[in-house]
Amino acid sequence: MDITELPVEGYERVARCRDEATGLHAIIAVHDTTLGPALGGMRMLPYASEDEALFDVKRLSKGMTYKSAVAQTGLGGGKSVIIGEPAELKSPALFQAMGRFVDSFGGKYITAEDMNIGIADLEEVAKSTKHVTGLSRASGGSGNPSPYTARGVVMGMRAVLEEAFGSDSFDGRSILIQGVGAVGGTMATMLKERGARIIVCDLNEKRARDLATEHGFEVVPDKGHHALEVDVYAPCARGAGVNDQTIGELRCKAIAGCANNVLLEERHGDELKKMGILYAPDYVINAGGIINVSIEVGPGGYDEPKALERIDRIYDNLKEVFAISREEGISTHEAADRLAERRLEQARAKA
Ligand SMILES: NC(=O)c1ccc[n+]([C@@H]2O[C@H](COP(=O)([O-])OP(=O)(O)OC[C@H]3O[C@@H](n4cnc5c(N)ncnc54)[C@H](O)[C@@H]3O)[C@@H](O)[C@H]2O)c1
Repeated sequence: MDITELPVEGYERVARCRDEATGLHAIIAVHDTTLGPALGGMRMLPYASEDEALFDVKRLSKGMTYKSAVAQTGLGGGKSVIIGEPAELKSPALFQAMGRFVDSFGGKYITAEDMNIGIADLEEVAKSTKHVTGLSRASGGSGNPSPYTARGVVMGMRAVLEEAFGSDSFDGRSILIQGVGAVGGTMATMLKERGARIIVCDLNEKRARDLATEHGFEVVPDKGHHALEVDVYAPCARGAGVNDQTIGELRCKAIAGCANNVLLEERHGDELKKMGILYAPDYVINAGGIINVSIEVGPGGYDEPKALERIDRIYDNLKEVFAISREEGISTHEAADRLAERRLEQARAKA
């Protein structure tokens, strides 16, 4: 196994691993550990080049620093990428080698599931390092993060309703959920129970229709869904839903969902502010999963009631973001970054 340092300004440690025996070609980026060990998922993709993989892992690890800083998980930011086609390259030996690479960070990087990585892969990683989270409950992990992410978004939506409508009551509020998968589907039933009017759409039309029939939701076609007049639009499928093509057609008062990278570009967040649409920054409102995992690595190990209490603080984090946005006249996504940077500066000043 050949591990090479790739010095990158502004990052604590970035390294590449090549292992001829298993075909492993991976990069781990630790962006910042001011607030604690760097936790972030491992993804596997057939990147066109190492440069492309490096760009992705840098961007994602920095994102984790900000996400954890706002969520107050006591963790820093990191991420890892394995370069290659999952169907061709995956093997137990490859993931065991990846575990040795993770272990070479001596606990400064803690890994978890991400794109194209499943629990079975992580179980192999765990054979060579203890710095793995998100394993099944049976293996001492915190299990599937989706229900916790859903709960966090619902809690965050309370702050959104207060800011946009002056009351956190869901009663009669129309909420459009795009993507009723693991997170969006759970959110839909939770919000309905709280009295909201739920409208759903999904690329998988049958799934949307079946859920709607079962729970009394309304269904709309996925195509053009963003132009529906609703109180809250909750993107819970893919990212980049707010872009040049959709933004002028939005008829919602607020955007708050679990999808990552909702804004195609930062300027779309500024545009939303000008349009009077309140945006709950994605990494603030969808932090339930990382908060849940942070309890797993914290003192005493996983404790669900403690995790739920921490997840519910997403409400307070969003209130803080909205206050900064109002007081400083900046968009909410910029306010979230400012909140993260302040928390990092405060921790550095104390150190
Ligand atoms: N699972 C988590 O804990 C978690 C945490 C943070 C962020 N997220 C993000 O939330 C989003 C949803 O995650 P999930 O775990 O529910 O995924 P999922 O795969 O279970 O569900 C996604 C749903 O969206 C639908 N979909 C996919 N592409 C679509 C499109 N272009 N148009 C309409 N519908 C589409 C799918 O059919 C599916 O029903 C993702 O962006 C994910 O990165 C998830």
